[in-house]
Amino acid sequence: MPHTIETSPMVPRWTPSQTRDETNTNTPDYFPFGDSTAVPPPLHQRSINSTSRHSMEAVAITMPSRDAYKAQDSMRKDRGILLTWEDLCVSAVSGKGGNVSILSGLNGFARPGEILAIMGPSGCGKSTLLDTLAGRLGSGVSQTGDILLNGRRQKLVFGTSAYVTQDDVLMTTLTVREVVYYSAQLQLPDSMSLADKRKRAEETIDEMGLTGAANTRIGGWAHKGISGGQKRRVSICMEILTRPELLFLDEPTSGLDSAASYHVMSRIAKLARREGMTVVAAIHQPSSEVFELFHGLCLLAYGKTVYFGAAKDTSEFFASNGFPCPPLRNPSDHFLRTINKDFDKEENAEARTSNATQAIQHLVNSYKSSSHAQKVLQEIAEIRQVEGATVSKGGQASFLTQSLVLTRRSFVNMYRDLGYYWLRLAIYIALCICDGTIFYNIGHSYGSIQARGSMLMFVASFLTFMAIGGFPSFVEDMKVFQRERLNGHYGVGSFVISNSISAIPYLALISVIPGAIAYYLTGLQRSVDHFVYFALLLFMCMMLVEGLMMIVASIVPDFLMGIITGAGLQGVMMLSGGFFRLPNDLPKPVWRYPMYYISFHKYTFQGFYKNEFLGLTFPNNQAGGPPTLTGEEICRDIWEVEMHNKWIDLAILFGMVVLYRLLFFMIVKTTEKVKPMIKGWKFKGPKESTHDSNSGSSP
Ligand SMILES: Nc1ncnc2c1ncn2[C@@H]1O[C@H](COP(=O)(O)OP(=O)(O)OP(=O)(O)O)[C@@H](O)[C@H]1O
Repeated sequence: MPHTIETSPMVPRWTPSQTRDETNTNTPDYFPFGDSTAVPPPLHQRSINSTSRHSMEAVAITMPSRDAYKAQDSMRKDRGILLTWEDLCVSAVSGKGGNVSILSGLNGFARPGEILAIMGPSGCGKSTLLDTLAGRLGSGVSQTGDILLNGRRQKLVFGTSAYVTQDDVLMTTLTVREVVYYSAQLQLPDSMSLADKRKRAEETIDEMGLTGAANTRIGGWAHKGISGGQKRRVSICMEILTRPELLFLDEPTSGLDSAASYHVMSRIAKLARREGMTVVAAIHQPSSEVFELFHGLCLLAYGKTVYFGAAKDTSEFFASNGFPCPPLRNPSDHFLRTINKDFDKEENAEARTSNATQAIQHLVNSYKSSSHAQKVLQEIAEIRQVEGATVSKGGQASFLTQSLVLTRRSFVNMYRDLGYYWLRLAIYIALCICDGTIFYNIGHSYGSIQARGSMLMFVASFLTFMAIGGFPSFVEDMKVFQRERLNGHYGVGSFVISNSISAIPYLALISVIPGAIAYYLTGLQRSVDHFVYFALLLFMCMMLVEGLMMIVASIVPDFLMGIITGAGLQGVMMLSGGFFRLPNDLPKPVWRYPMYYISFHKYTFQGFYKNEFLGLTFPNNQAGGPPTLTGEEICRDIWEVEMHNKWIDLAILFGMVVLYRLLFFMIVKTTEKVKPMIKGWKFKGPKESTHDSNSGSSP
């Protein structure tokens, strides 16, 4: 290749290039963002204007022919993703109905094997840019402009991109090793052996310096586990397991000390180079060592580009615009300080404010007319011209594997999380002892008819109502699910199946042990088949309430609001279930039709009554009536239940269990599909962004 490189006579004050990575000593300096072991530089980066004041004049390179460029580019096509964005604008709806601009007219690109850092003062739009590029913008925000992958308008699919969010949403009950290993099993394809998946997980744990903490639980509010910085690294571990071609990192070093920050970023840089990964990282305050690892820098101030180009040339850009970095100051600190106007008023009254504002204005204008900005546009045009490979879906574990792994993970989590079932089991036992002793040995007198009804009503309503106790733990599960789902680790179907199956043993335990205490202390029908029906009905109701709470959680993700909503819904169902007001007395509109039939308590009451009363006879104390009352008469005339087979009630409840879970599935799926449509409809701009949202979601 006809590249010749000449060292610039201009020595920048801060020259990070040679120390970019320990494995990178042979990296030629011509590459705009530093090194490139695999990717050849595009044409414009070699057509350097020697009169430029900025760093690109530091090298003089012989231009290869366009054919050579195309040949190099075809090599590049097979290796990773070239991400470009052009004239990218993002705005949000303001309180008064207008639009507030968050990002305006951004251009840029990120290349395989490199790290592009997005920096700027807090609130400048780093996360928004990252979200936009990853196709994850939330509702209430609109975007315009072009985002291309390998010069094409195409969708990000599973296995091609991963996103490490600012928050570390992890399963608190699992150890670091378990979290990463389960994640490896969920994400890596079935064609990879379990041993290889374990090896990949161990390697990744090691890469992130977590070997020492591998057997420590993540921990949450109840148990102190690993530190915040270690959680950060676990989050990164999970997303780099598949070696995605495109990696988005939001504040990857927050919570890490400077040494850990350096090690984490250098491992990511190494991985990026080795695997041809394109890394885009929003970062707050990198140390000078970490800054040296960046190839490109996108410096934002209040939604505008202050600088986009090689990270190592930033100092020179600032210096040439009258803002040289003082000696002994970390350059990134200097850049951020120069363009932060948030605290100026407090710091130095009026004069300083106008200085910072002017500095930003000056730098933004200077950048716009600089060769850096021209080069970015040129680069984008080149990439557009030579359309690269289409992004294809990476291999992924099958639906069955995912369901099995998730079931195992969920089962372990439920076992270790005291609040999920164990606390409930204890409370249920206590309640059933209370229930059983209050109604102890109820007998077969006339008065026992009402007492039986009340006891069964308590079991059917309050014990099932208590199933909302596991809601906070479920909301935590949902957060993990939402994060993993957004990253396309698995589908909604696997989550629903795994959550349902893993809950069965615990709910069975809760139905049988406390149920037996209440049942036998009260002295209900002694035969085993009657008790089995009783326990099955209780179990089905708990499954049903859990399903109901899943639906609530998908709509109201806050656990306090969710508990209130769930309790309210159950209260309405209880009221219309036919006990507090007998079915024939229920007002016909709404309460009898349809609420009575929607309320699962109807079927529970009916099943319990038929199971208990049928086959028994009671003396009749009522004057003028027959001397005895049969169970059938009691069910039909006193409780006004429908006299079909009791197993039909159980079957209807089972159908409702399935229906509720299907509803949850459909709500999540519909939300995923409808949200972007509503967004598109709400913000019909002149030139909508062409990048697909919902990037990571698997089909
Ligand atoms: N959905 C939204 N509605 C209204 N304003 C929003 C929305 N999303 C972001 N913003 C605003 O856009 C600006 C940029 O937010 P963003 O989170 O991207 O900043 P950031 O640079 O990542 O900040 P930090 O470094 O503190 O995380 C902020 O002022 C924020 O309030």
